[in-house]
Amino acid sequence: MTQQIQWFPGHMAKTIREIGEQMKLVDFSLEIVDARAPQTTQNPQIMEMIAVKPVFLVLNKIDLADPRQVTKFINKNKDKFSGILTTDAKMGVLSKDFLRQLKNNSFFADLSKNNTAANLKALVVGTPNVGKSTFINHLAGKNIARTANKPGVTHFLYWIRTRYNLVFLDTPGLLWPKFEDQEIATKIGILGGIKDNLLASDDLALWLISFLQKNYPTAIATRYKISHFPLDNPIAALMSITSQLGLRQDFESASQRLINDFRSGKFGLISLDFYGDDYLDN
Ligand SMILES: Nc1nc2c(ncn2[C@@H]2O[C@H](COP(=O)(O)OP(=O)(O)OP(=O)(O)O)[C@@H](O)[C@H]2O)c(=O)[nH]1
Repeated sequence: MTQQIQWFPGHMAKTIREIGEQMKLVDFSLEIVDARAPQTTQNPQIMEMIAVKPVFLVLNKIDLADPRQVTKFINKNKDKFSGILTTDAKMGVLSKDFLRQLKNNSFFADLSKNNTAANLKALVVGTPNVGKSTFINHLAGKNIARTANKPGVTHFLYWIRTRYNLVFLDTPGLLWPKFEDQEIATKIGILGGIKDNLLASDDLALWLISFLQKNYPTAIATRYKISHFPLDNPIAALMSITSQLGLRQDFESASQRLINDFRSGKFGLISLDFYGDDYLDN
């Protein structure tokens, strides 16, 4: 890995301060993460601040994640949160299923026993591009929050009333001031959580090739119909892909294509936080 990745623009620092001020107003928090990397896309800095109220972890983009890795993650982490929920915010299946998962949780059962006021306020946080706005729009039943296929679109905090007696405080996607571990930055970059112009796409592509070859060994060969694929040499693999795509020596375009194919699920259901491929949950 040659390039050091950092992205912490001023609006993120400001958002962290504002979240601290708003915590007294909310009943609970939803931290939205990308189900393909639910550990990596948790913000280590924000947890301390929001843990003063119940925190639900929402694994969004479940339609793109490897179900076995999702199950393993949930089993390993279920005691760390008030609840772990899964959603596919892009499809219309979200609302009812999400509310069922939420209402089944003991936090909400206790609230209804105590006849707590109908409107509950929730802070919605997450790293950029995990689908916060798409998620909120679904529950609101209209396109209020701005969505885009690129990170850093929402810049302000604002309240949004949904159809279900839930009021959400939407927040800009948040990263943290320094990535101590560049592998975390690389995964977030591949998932679309960092502006593409700050990333070296060939670095990301080489990491992705190594990762896929190790953990999903048939994914690349199947997608690009390459029969003799260099298994243990990512640079040779990138050259094969470039040539197979008819891109001559244009490794940059081939890298971008590979990353976009991953982002849109063209390699199948793949998780970047990988806990082994055995069937046992350990
Ligand atoms: N496949 C899939 N795509 C999703 C899902 N949820 C959101 N997306 C897509 O992910 C992209 C980012 O969604 P946004 O809702 O804008 O993400 P955000 O977290 O609000 O982004 P920021 O404003 O950068 O913080 C968009 O292209 C959405 O269509 C999902 O559950 N599945």
